[in-house]
Formats: sequence, structure tokens, C-alpha cells
Amino acid sequence: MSNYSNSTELTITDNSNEWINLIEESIAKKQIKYYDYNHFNNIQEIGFGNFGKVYRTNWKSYHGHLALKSFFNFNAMAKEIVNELKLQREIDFHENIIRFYGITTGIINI
Ligand SMILES: Nc1ncnc2c1ncn2[C@@H]1O[C@H](COP(=O)(O)OP(=O)(O)OP(=O)(O)O)[C@@H](O)[C@H]1O
Repeated sequence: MSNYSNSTELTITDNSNEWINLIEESIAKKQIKYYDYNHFNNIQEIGFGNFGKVYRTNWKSYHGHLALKSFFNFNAMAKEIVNELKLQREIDFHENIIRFYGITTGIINI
């Protein structure tokens, strides 16, 4: 039997899903709360930015309004989203900083 001690291992690395995996893991560990999209109602577009549209919505029987932020390309944005969440956690002690509640997935059809 021969031993190819100096053989080179060809490794193909694909980091494109690394950030998606991190978000999914955080949801699985309940570090990020996942909301069922079916519980949102009365969805109305209120603005848009470079990365997606923003909607005003209600959730279940909660009477206040929430902002739902959508992304045109979540996969391409995942790294920036993780970074935003880290930054948000640093400063969420201040009352003027809006709270991050969690994530949902769905196709907005209004
Ligand atoms: N929590 C919120 N409550 C009310 N309106 C909001 C809220 N978040 C965003 N908006 C509205 O949606 C618009 C887009 O917001 P978004 O955060 O996506 O982009 P931006 O911060 O304006 O710019 P960028 O695309 O560079 O991030 C805002 O300009 C605002 O009008």
C-alpha cells in the first residue's frame, strides 16, 4: 500500500452560506426569535431603502404597530444583517433605539 504523504488535498470552500447558517443556528438555539409569518396581518408598505421595503403591520392580537423590514436579496445581505444585529444589541438599552423582535420568512403579497 502506498502512502501519498505529499499529496495535495483539493478543498473547495464556499462561505456564501456561512452567515445564513449562523442566523439559522441562532434561531434553533432560540437566541433569535422566529415568528410565523401567518400571524402578521394588515401589512402596509411605509418605506423603502437600498436593501428592501419596510412595512407596517400588526401581529396576532397585539394592537400596536410593528415594522417589518424585508430584503430584496436576503442571502447576499446575510453578513450585513448579522453585523447590524450585533451593533443593535450594543445599543438597545436606550429608549430611543427601536427594539429588534425577531425574524420571519414569507412572501409579501399586498
Ligand atoms: N421602524 C420603522 N418605523 C417606521 N418607518 C420605518 C422604520 N424603519 C424604516 N422605516 C421607513 O422605511 C425607510 C427605509 O428604511 P431602511 O432602514 O430600509 O433604509 P434607510 O435606513 O432609510 O437606508 P438604507 O437603505 O441605507 O439602510 C425609512 O426611510 C423609513 O421611512
